[in-house]
Parts: sequence; structure tokens; C-alpha cells
Amino acid sequence: MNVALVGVTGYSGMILYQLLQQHPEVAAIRLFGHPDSQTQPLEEAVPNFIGDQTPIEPLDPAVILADCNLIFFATSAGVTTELAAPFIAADFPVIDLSGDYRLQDPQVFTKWYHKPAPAVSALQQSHYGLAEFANAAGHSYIANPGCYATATLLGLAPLVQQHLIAPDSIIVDAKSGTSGAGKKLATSTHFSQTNENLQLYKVNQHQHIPEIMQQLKVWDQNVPAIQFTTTLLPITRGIMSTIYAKTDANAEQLAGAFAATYAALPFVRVLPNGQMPNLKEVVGTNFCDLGVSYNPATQTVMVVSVIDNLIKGAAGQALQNFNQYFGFAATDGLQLATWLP
Ligand SMILES: NC(=O)C1=CN([C@@H]2O[C@H](COP(=O)(O)OP(=O)(O)OC[C@H]3O[C@@H](n4cnc5c(N)ncnc54)[C@H](OP(=O)(O)O)[C@@H]3O)[C@@H](O)[C@H]2O)C=CC1
Ligand SMILES: CC(=O)N[C@@H](CCC(=O)OP(=O)(O)O)C(=O)O
Repeated sequence: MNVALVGVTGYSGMILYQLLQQHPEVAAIRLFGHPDSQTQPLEEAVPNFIGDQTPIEPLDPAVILADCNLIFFATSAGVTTELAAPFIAADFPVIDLSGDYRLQDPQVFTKWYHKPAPAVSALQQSHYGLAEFANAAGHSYIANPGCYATATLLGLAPLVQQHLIAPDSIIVDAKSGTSGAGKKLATSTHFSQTNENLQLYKVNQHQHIPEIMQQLKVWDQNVPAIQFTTTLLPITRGIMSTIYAKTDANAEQLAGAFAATYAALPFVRVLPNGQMPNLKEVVGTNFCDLGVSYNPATQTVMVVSVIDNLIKGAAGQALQNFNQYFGFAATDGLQLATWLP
């Protein structure tokens, strides 16, 4: 299998390249940059890849269509709207890590992304690749979910699918390390601003609100809205999404719903006996760990969901979709150990 990767100089792209190098079914990885760029060895563009002379070539759809079996775009927002057209026209398999093709309704896209939507026909053919609940086989355009959306949806799935909560009572307090913002410089992710600080951002305006809602509506049309807030943490990697909702179910029913939903899925671990997960148990891996706690005094369920934003929230889930698309084993390329201590 020969794959093309655009965006290896970015945070998600560099992790995806590392994962693809370990994938048993990947024979060759071709790296591509901006269409108007000059060919450059990887180690020059990303010094952390010292000794790796793989060329980053200018993006050329004709070369990729002829020589590769699939293309990954680990590129900034808006790039695939601009550059994916030849692949869509050729019905060539694309896994897109950006949010460009995640929302099916162009009006919703324009409202939340504040720019024109990609072509409606392409949006509607795009497959939302939330890997635990969808199968990418047979879908040539796979929109990989956002990082907060992944953590939050995996935490909410059993509750919403099994109608265990009041649908209008969902509150999500989500927090991310700074790598979630990508490599570009910004005042909010500057060391002096992030270190020893917590910053809320995009309050009620985060682009993952409509993405989460789109999927929740598939599971239960009666979910009217969610309260969703994001906070930047003074750490590099990891997302913790803490979810609250009102419920009539008891602790045993809730635990049973989570166990039944995830028992057979290799990358979601439900912690036993109300234990709560922490970031260090998932950073460096493709796991999503879930802790579930019921408070009878308030009839509230709290779910804590943790992931590595660059793996389960981006490159790792992209590989899950790759494995599904080609019918490889679910865990191929994804048997990763967490960083210790
Ligand atoms: N970081 C995260 O945790 C997550 C990110 N995502 C999404 O994944 C995508 C990548 O994110 P991230 O890795 O953080 O981003 P970065 O900003 O770190 O990297 C962006 C990459 O895109 C490349 N790029 C930008 N414009 C073009 C272009 N016109 N042609 C070719 N390459 C281009 C950049 O190349 P160059 O350096 O040469 O400009 C760089 O390699 C984004 O859409 C992001 O929203 C999704 C889930 C989680
Ligand atoms: C810390 C931080 O800034 N995180 C990014 C999420 C990155 C991501 O997954 O977003 P996309 O939908 O753009 O792919 C944010 O909150 O916008």
C-alpha cells in the first residue's frame, strides 16, 4: 500500500507519519507540501526527524493519483476545500484531518466557520469517520472528527443512544493542551501566556459544537443543544472532556450501558467502579478512557473522557479509518504504549 501525506511539517502530520512508518500494510509513504513549494528533505523541514531524507515534494495530484492508493490531508483549515477537488472528482480515497468536510449542512458550516462552505455535493458524500460508530469502508472521502468532538462524543454515546439522560441537560467542560492549536504562533499559546495559566476560549462559538450536535442528532433527534466550553491547559498534549447530564437511571444502569457499548471496541476503556481517568494514561496512545460517576443527590451523571488529541483526536483515528477503509485489522499501526512516568 502506497500512501500520500500532506502536512508532515504540522503537529498531526508528524504523528501520522510516525504511525504510518510502523503500519504493517504500508509499503511507501510519499510526503507532499504546498503545491508551489520546492522539494526538501524531511530532516531539513522538521529537524526532529534527523537522518530522514524522505523528500517533501510539491503537491501534485497527477503523481498521487498514479502512484498512491490513498491521500491523507493533515493540513490547516480551508486547505482541502481548496486542494481536494481533483481527488474528489476521481473518487480517489481521501482521509481529511481538518474540519472542512465534517458538517453536512453548508449553512451550518458558514455560520460556525465564518466562510463559504465547500461544494454541497462533496459535503453530502463525505463520511464522518467517528471510528467507533461508523465504518469507513466504501467511503472515498473520510472526514476525520475533531479532537474535542471525539472525546465528547465517545463520552456521550451510551447516554444518548440509549436515551438515559434528559436530552436538554448536557453540559460539557472540555480542556486541551496547546498542541491542539497546531504549530502556528498565537498569543494564547505563547509560553508566557499559557504557562501557569488557564484560559477559556471560543465560549459558545467553538466549531466543534455543530459537529457534536450533528452526531448527537443521529443518535437522538431530541437533543436540542449542548452547553460546551473549552479551556486551554498549560500542557502540550491531551484532552479531558467532563460531561454532565441529568438522568433517571441509577449507577448500575449507567455502568451497564457503558460496558455494553464499549466491551468489544479495542480503543475505548471504561474504568471500573467509578474510577476517574487522567491524561497520562492515554497520552502517546490511541485510547479513550472513560470514567462514569452518578450522584443521587443531584440525579446527575458525570462522564470524564480523556484522549491524546494528536493520536485518538487526529492521527490515530485517521489510521482507524484507514484500517476500516482497506479492511485491515482495527489495531494495525496503533499498538502504542503510554509515556511513563
Ligand atoms: N492539533 C490537533 O490536536 C488536531 C488538529 N486537527 C486538524 O488537523 C489539521 C492539522 O492540524 P495541525 O497538525 O494541528 O496543524 P499545524 O498548523 O500544526 O500544521 C498544518 C500543516 O498544514 C500544512 N499546510 C498548510 N497549508 C497548506 C497548503 N496550502 N498546502 C499544503 N500544506 C499546507 C502546513 O505546512 P507548512 O508548515 O509548510 O505551512 C503544516 O504541515 C487541521 O485542520 C486541524 O484543525 C484535528 C484534530 C486535532
Ligand atoms: C487547543 C485548540 O486550539 N484546539 C483546537 C481544536 C483542534 C481541532 O481538532 O480542531 P479542528 O476542528 O479545526 O480540526 C480549537 O479549539 O480550535
